[in-house]
Amino acid sequence: MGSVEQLKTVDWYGTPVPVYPMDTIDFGKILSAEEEEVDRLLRCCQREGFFYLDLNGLDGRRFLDDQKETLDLMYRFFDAPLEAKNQFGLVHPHLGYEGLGSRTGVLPNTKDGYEMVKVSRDEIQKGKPHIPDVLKNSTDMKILENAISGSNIVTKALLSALSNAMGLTGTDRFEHNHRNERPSTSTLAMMHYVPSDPKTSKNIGHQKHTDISSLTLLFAEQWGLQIRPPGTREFGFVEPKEGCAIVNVGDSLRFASGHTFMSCIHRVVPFKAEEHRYSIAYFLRADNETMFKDSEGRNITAGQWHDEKFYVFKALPEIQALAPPSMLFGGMKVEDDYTPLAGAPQEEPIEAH
Ligand SMILES: O=C(O)CCC(=O)C(=O)O
Ligand SMILES: [Fe+2]
Repeated sequence: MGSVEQLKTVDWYGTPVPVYPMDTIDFGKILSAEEEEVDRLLRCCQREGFFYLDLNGLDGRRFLDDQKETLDLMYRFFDAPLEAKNQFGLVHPHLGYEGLGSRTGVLPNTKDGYEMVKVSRDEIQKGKPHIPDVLKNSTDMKILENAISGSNIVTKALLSALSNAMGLTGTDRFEHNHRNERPSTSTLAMMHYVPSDPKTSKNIGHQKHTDISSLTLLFAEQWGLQIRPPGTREFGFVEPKEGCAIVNVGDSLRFASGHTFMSCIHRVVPFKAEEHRYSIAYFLRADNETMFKDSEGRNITAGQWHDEKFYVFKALPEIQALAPPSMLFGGMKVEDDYTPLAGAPQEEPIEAH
C-alpha cells in the first residue's frame, strides 16, 4: 500500500478521499488452480483481507447475469408497501426484513440508512423459505435460488483454493467446516440505501464493522463502500469495477486461519445525496457447530459468534461501546479514524474496554 500522497483520490463533499487500490483475482484461473493466482489470493487474504474477483470470463459471466436479475427483483421488492416487505419481519438474525434505521448509522447520533431483506441458504435448500408473498412466484424464487447457489459455488471455489494454498488436507480444509448439509447462517442479503445527505440526514449509511462471515461476496455497482486497510487510519473508497465482485474475508475465516487472515474493516457512506444505492452480499458462513478461538482467546462456536456479534450490531452505541472492540472488529487493530467531511461531525473513536 503506497503512501496517501501517491493514492488516487475522489472528491467527497469538498474533500479529497483516497480510493484504495485492490488486487484483482481471476475467477477462471482459480478454477484451474493456477499456482500464481492461488498464491496471490492467499496473499490478499493475509495482507488486506479484500480483493476484486473478476467474473468477466466465460465461467464467471453467469454470476453477473444472476446479479442483474437479482437487482431487478430488488427494485420491485423495495418499491412494495412496507407491510408487504415486512410480512415475516426479521425471522432470525440472518433471515427476513430489517427496516430503515434498525441499527446504528455511520456518523454520531445517526441510524443506518438502509433497508435489507435476507434469504437463508438453508431454507432455500430445504425448499421452505420465508419469502414475502410479493416475491413468492416461481420466477422470483428461481432468481433467488440461482443467486444463492451461484454465490455459494463462487465462495466455495475460493475456500478450496485457499485450503490448497495453505497446504490443508482432509478435515483441516476450510470446506470441511462449510458443508452444505450442515446448518449454518449463510445468507443472501439485499440492501437498499435511501438517499441521504451526510451533513443533515438522521439515517446515514452502514456503520464500520468487520463481517461475521467466512467470505463475503459483494455485488455493488455504485460508489459508497469504504475500507480501512490494515495499518491505515483513513477510510477510502472502493471503486466499482465492471464485471468484478468485491470479496472480503470475515471474522470466521480469520479465526479458522489461526488469525493470520485479515478481516477487512469497512463501512458505507452516501456518495451522492440524491442517489438510491443497491447492493447484494452473500455471506458464506461456517457450520453453526464449528469451534473457533476468538480474538479474546475464547472457544466459541460459529453460531454463537454470529448471535453475539449480531446483538452488538443491533445494540445502541452506549451498549456497543461496552463490548470488547474485538466483537465489532474481529480482533483487527482499530486506531482512531480520520474522517474528512467538511462541516459534518466526525465519527467518534471506538474506545477499548
Ligand atoms: O452495502 C455494501 O456495499 C456493504 C454492506 C456490508 O458491509 C454488510 O452488509 O456487511
Ligand atoms: Fe459488511
